[in-house]
Amino acid sequence: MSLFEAAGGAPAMLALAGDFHERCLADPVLEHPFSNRLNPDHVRHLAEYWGEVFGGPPVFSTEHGGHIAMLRLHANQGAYGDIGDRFIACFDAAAEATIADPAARRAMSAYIRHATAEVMSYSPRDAVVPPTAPMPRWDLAP
Ligand code: HEM
Repeated sequence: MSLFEAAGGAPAMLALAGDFHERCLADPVLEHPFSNRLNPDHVRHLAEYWGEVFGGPPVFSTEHGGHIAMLRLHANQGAYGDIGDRFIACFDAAAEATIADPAARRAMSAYIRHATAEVMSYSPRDAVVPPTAPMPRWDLAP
C-alpha cells in the first residue's frame, strides 16, 4: 500500500495541507514569506505535491512543473535561523491533527525532515539548483 493510500488519499492530503498552511500563517516567522505572495491555489498545489511524493497521482508533475519547479520557487531566498525547524513542527502538528494512521504519520515525519533539509540547502543566495530533479517518492516504510 502506498503512503498516499495509508494516509487517506486526496482528501487527507487536502486536509493536511490546509491545516499545515493555517499553522504557518499563525507562526510569527513562517508567516513572513507568505505575506507578499499569496497564491489562492497554494493549499491545493501543496496537497497535490505531497500526494504525488507519497505515491498518489502525478498532478504536480503534469500541471505545475514537478520537483524542480518547487525547488526553484524556494531557492536563493536567503532563509535564515530556525525557519526549517518551524516548518517541520507545523507539518508534524498538522499530520497529528489530520492523519489517523500512526505508521503513515511516522513515515511522513521522516519525509518532511529530509525534504526541508533539501529545500534549505538551496536557500543561500549563491546556491545553484540543478537543471532537472526527479520527483521524490516516499513510501510507508522507506
Ligand atoms: C523551509 C521553509 C519553507 C517556507 C518558508 C516555504 C514557503 C513557501 C512560499 C512562500 C510559497 C509560495 C506560496 C505562494 O505562491 O502563495 C511556497 C510554495 C510551495 N512550497 Fe514551500 N516553503 C518551505 C518549505 C517547503 C518544503 C520543505 C516543501 C516540500 C516538502 C515545500 C513545498 C512547496 C510547494 C509544493 C509549493 C508550491 C505550491 C504552489 O504552487 O503554491 N515548501 N512555499
